[in-house]
Amino acid sequence: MMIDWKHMTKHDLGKHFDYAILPKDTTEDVIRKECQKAIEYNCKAFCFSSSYWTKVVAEELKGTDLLVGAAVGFPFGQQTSAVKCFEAEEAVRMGATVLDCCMNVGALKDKKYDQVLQEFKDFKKASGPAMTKMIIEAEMLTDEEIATACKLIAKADIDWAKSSSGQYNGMTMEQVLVMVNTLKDSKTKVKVSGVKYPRPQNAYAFLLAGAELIGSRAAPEIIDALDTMRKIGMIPAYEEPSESK
Ligand SMILES: O=C[C@H](O)COP(=O)(O)O
Repeated sequence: MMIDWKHMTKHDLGKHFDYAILPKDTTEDVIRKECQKAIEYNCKAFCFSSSYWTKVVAEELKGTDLLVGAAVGFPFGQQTSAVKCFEAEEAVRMGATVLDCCMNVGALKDKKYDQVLQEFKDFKKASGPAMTKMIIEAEMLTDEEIATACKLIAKADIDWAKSSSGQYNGMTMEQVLVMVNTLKDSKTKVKVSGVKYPRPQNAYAFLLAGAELIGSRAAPEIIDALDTMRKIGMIPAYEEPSESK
């Protein structure tokens, strides 16, 4: 669905962003501080790299509508399905409300489609009530492989197909368009992550292209920049609703 920029406040815009803090050397103080920033910017989720942080993030986000976003099989996706499912189940038990799982890229490239689909279905089941996302690492795939991965994700009823883990080169606009076009008639939506510089302009272009969610370590800065771009007329400004008489 295209974003209605003219009727969306800066606060609403936050809900098109997941704030992701993924570095290996992240400490509890950082996680707690950045959770507060995600709340301030009204992001959709605060995403972190492993289930280890789930309880801390759930505690910080308590009482808000932000999702607690644990990654699964991050970032390589080459764990066995059983390991990924256990990681998903444990994260949900600890309070995760959205799970971003890494696809086994090699298995898809080996055309083991039944195996890949089964893993998607198992992950969906293991996630229980949590929202689900599957990271395909689009930059490593051909357009045909991107389309195949997206179709399998939709078939497994996973909520979001996500372009990247943010650990590699980042996907192109053409690759995002393959995802959007493949999924245009399905319930599965497109999340773009791993947005490279200039991040605000690139994030804006991906949202225009049909992605509904951007995941980034720079979500607050991007939201601020998009708001500035609106203020100076580079993108449509928010129009106050006219008062009904
Ligand atoms: O899940 C991945 C993150 O959203 C990637 O964000 P990043 O490229 O800004 O680290």
